Amino acid sequence: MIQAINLQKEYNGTTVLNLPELSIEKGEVFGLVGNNGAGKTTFFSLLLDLIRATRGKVIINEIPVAKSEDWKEQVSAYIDESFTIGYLTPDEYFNFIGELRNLNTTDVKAFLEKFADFFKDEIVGKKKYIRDLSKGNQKKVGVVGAFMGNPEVIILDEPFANLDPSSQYQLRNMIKEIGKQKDKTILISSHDLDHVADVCSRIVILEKGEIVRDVQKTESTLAELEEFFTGVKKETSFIDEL
Ligand SMILES: Nc1ncnc2c1ncn2[C@@H]1O[C@H](COP(=O)(O)OP(=O)(O)OP(=O)(O)O)[C@@H](O)[C@H]1O
Repeated sequence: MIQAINLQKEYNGTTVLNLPELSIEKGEVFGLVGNNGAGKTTFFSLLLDLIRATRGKVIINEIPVAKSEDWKEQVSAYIDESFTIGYLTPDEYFNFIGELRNLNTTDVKAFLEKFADFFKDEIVGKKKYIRDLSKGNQKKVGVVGAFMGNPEVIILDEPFANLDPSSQYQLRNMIKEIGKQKDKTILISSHDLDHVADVCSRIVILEKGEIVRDVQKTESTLAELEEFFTGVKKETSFIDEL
């Protein structure tokens, strides 16, 4: 379980995240949606101890993240801003992550073979540095790296951004597949309600650092969220009337 308790982050005296109490249970596929600057990356960065909270704390499986490193074995993440392993090729990167996750090179190879369609022959076995790949391919490397070694908690910041539609579709299916395992917890941030609605069991909307909606996914909650985001109430469509 992941808990944020009275978690606040300020920059220059301005509060950008304020979560009095948030718990994410094991088995949840948790979608975090919000406009630019809402605080999504800040929240994930606090969870991963990449930045320090102004107040409050994060606890992952009973371990306070700012006080111990033991939670790191259970958690894997892709965060755009901190994905700076530019001077490695994808193969070097995957082997590096494999070592951290106690996989040997044969395990890593077998794992990567499962992603052949997703990589479309553009990533594995190539001599290009990650920094020289297209944005979408960089994202694929980062996201697949986060899946390596069967972590219990997977945190993905904007995993769908920059991917082409077929890759988005494939990634949705991968997340759904992993999300079926009851011992996994997956956290995803996105601007795109469609992706989040497709893969997540719970959806939270963040606005100016505060939670303004927190719902389990059902047909009616999806309509409500769509209305919240677009400001448009879903009427019977022209097509429905034909
Ligand atoms: N290092 C920093 N210094 C000052 N302000 C910051 C810093 N990092 C983030 N912020 C501010 O915190 C707020 C939340 O930013 P954050 O990146 O978490 O939003 P986000 O929801 O991930 O946005 P986006 O969808 O645009 O990626 C924004 O107002 C941002 O300007």
